[in-house]
Amino acid sequence: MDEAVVLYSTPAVGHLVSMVELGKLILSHRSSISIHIFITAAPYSAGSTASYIAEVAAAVPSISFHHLPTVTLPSTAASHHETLTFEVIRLSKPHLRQALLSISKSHSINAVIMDFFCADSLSVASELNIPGYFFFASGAACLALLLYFPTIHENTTKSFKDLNTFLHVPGAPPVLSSDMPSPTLDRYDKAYEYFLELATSFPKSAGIIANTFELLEARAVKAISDGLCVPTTNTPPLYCIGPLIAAKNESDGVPECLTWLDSQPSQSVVFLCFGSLGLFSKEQLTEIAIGLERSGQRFLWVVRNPPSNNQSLAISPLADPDLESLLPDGFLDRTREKGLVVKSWAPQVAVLNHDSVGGFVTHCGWNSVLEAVYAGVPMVAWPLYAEQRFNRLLLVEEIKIALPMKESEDGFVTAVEVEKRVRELMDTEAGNSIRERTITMKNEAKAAVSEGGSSRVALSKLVESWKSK
Ligand SMILES: O=c1ccn([C@@H]2O[C@H](COP(=O)(O)OP(=O)(O)O[C@H]3O[C@H](CO)[C@@H](O)[C@H](O)[C@H]3O)[C@@H](O)[C@H]2O)c(=O)[nH]1
Repeated sequence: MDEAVVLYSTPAVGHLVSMVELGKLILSHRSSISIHIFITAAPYSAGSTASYIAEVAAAVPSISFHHLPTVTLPSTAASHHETLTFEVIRLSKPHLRQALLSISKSHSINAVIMDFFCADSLSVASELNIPGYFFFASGAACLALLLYFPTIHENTTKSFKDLNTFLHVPGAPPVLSSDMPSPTLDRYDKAYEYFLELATSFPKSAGIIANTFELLEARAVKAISDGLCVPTTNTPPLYCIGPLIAAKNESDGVPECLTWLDSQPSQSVVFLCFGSLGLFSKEQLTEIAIGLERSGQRFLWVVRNPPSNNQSLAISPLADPDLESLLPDGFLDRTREKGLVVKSWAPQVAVLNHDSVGGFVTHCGWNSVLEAVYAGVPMVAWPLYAEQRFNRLLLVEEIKIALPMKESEDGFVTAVEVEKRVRELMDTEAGNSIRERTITMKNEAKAAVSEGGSSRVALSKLVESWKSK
């Protein structure tokens, strides 16, 4: 029977894209395998991936996509979008089982590789006797944090948001309890419970595949591999196979922002972009605009509509913003020579790799971080949600490839801070030292994915382990 690998993903773009790249990587190692990507129904709307999926399916015939049927979510409101994702995955278990059975009629399934959100589905793989792996879309230090989470839970009684202390996790820098991933801050929230369950499932898997490379997070990789993060049982093998970087989308012609970048001096432009879900209030957009203008730096800024309910996280379709009414009076005119504002979405990978881009203000989503590293672009870290505050800590304190954006307690960042950090990144010694370090990491990343590099070797080990079955 033909060999197959099933990748089980959530529809969120930050997760799906790296899963697809993982599929391509497996194919580059063994082209006889067919890759089947299962996608759960979307728990909320965060932009469509339909055209992306159609393009991949057309370009890579060995990758096929299977959408699991829609499920009905309970009507109770959730305070974190992650909870909705977990609920959809829980309710999709019978559909997953059915889909696996159907594929196994014509294929021998080597592995089901699950997005970490899908941890609850490990039991379905075990029941069908298929090795279940996890794909961790964030970094190794964050994985260390997750694996150690049950231990922290045992040793504390308060919610992280009320604890006000540093937590010590093997392989990770000491993390202030309030910088823990946002869905875990409240011990009594459903999302906390789901994350705790997820963390307990990880050691039961056949292996963990992480989108990182050893040299970027050497301390965390070692602590996990030495079993320090799971004191109570064995840690499964860890495969650091990254960075997985989304392929550039060439089919839509050259977007305006790339043409604009062509006319800018080398490494002169700071790029501001905040992932697939990052939104700001009108007041915050005003501060960014003032700060950017005062910094005197060239900029390319992706602007979205503010969230309708004034939260920093939108779970709504992304309609194009009316820039004139959203940004300060005359801002677009005054900055016409130096800046470009793009509505809603920019081709980030292509932008970061453009020679004119010299800095990146990011929300610290892990894909964005890896894309910046791979392009050698230093960052200003401005976390918004999920594990991004922890990522800031890691990027600033441990890896030293970013400057921190400092916010007030309610998360607001002033124009003065924006101006200061952007200038510091683009125009000072501190910025230069971050830039040099980022370029070192870029070279290490390229080495890791080349012949004989650590990520290539890890992938071979994983794929070869399926041969001996
Ligand atoms: O205008 C845009 C905005 C985003 N992107 C791309 O969209 C992806 C965004 O991914 P990421 O940077 O990881 O951010 P999120 O979409 O916010 O990712 C979620 O998933 C990540 C992986 O688990 C976590 O690290 C984040 O905190 C979590 O929010 C990247 O590939 C970007 O290149 C664009 O191309 N253009």
